[in-house]
Amino acid sequence: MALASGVRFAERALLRPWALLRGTTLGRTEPAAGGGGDGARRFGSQRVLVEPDAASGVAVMKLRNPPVNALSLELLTELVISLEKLENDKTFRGVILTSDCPRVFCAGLDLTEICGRNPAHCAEYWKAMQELWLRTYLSSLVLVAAINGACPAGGCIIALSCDCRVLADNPKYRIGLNETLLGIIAPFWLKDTYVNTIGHRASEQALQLGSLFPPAEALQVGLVDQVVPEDQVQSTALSEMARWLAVPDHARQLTKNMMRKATADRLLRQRDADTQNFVSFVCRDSIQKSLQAYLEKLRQRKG
Ligand SMILES: CCCCC/C=C\C/C=C\CC/C=C/CC(=O)SCCNC(=O)CCNC(=O)[C@H](O)C(C)(C)COP(=O)(O)OP(=O)(O)OC[C@H]1O[C@@H](n2cnc3c(N)ncnc32)[C@H](O)[C@@H]1OP(=O)(O)O
Repeated sequence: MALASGVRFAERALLRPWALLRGTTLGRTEPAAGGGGDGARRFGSQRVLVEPDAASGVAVMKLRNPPVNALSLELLTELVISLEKLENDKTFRGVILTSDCPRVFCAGLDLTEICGRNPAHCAEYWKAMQELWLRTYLSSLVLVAAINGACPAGGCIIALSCDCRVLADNPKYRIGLNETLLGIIAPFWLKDTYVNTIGHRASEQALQLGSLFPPAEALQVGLVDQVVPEDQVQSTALSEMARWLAVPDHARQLTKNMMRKATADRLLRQRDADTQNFVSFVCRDSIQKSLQAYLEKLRQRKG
């Protein structure tokens, strides 16, 4: 079996997500609009819509957790399960990840999951976030992010965990890690993912400043691979997918593993400590106050 043993090892080491599943409707299958045969049937869950195309081996996975695709515990869990389902189905070689919510790809962590919550809940939530990152970062599938909206913080991390990023050319669709502006700190594995993508100096600046890059700057710094008019995001993502799928799977997968394993292993080795750090950090009174104030500001800011 050519698939990297490291990938299998990492996959075995990951949490089983089923225990996290609460109140979801995974596994539902329904005909896609206008679709007929098996290849056109879609499945998914309440917050993740999967449109599989068996003929091409590519599925489009849409986040639909309105209004802003905040990464609630349920959304994280459903994303992990949907990805696992596609990985286990050998029909599929690639996934295009995009948003079903207008103007927002993903608003990052759902701040209501860590504001005013007890430490046990924050720990459960953070483990689910780690799980999604590990799954996407090490996925054997080709993942292309079709970024059709704003993409801050955790949204940016999901995009950076993909193999390729196509961003819609709209100045409102900014991408980056803005944690410092909320008074919080990106954990080391978010930082590592950033550094692996745009290099050390650019990360050092962008992380400290909490920079959110508009499309042209995101392209220039290397956060995204293409910037295209909004109505061409999906078609460009499909073209990119074809380019990546032209490479034999085993060679591409082994190379991906070679490039990413050390970064993922760093978290796998200290997952519990990372969770404890997160919980003790976000449960501090001062951090809770900052998060509360930020959420309040978001709620008051309209338009
Ligand atoms: C020393 C020890 C170190 C230890 C370190 C250990 C661990 C590290 C600790 C912490 C790391 C944490 C990592 C965090 C990563 C993150 O993802 S933090 C989240 C950051 N996200 C943001 O800042 C995005 C905020 N949102 C926006 O900027 C905008 O909403 C938008 C995405 C650009 C969309 O704008 P739009 O105008 O369309 O929508 P609104 O702003 O009107 O929002 C609508 C609605 O949604 C609510 N909302 C928005 N974002 C979030 C969110 N992230 N979570 C929850 N809710 C959100 C907003 O409040 C509105 O609500 P309503 O008024 O009730 O309708």
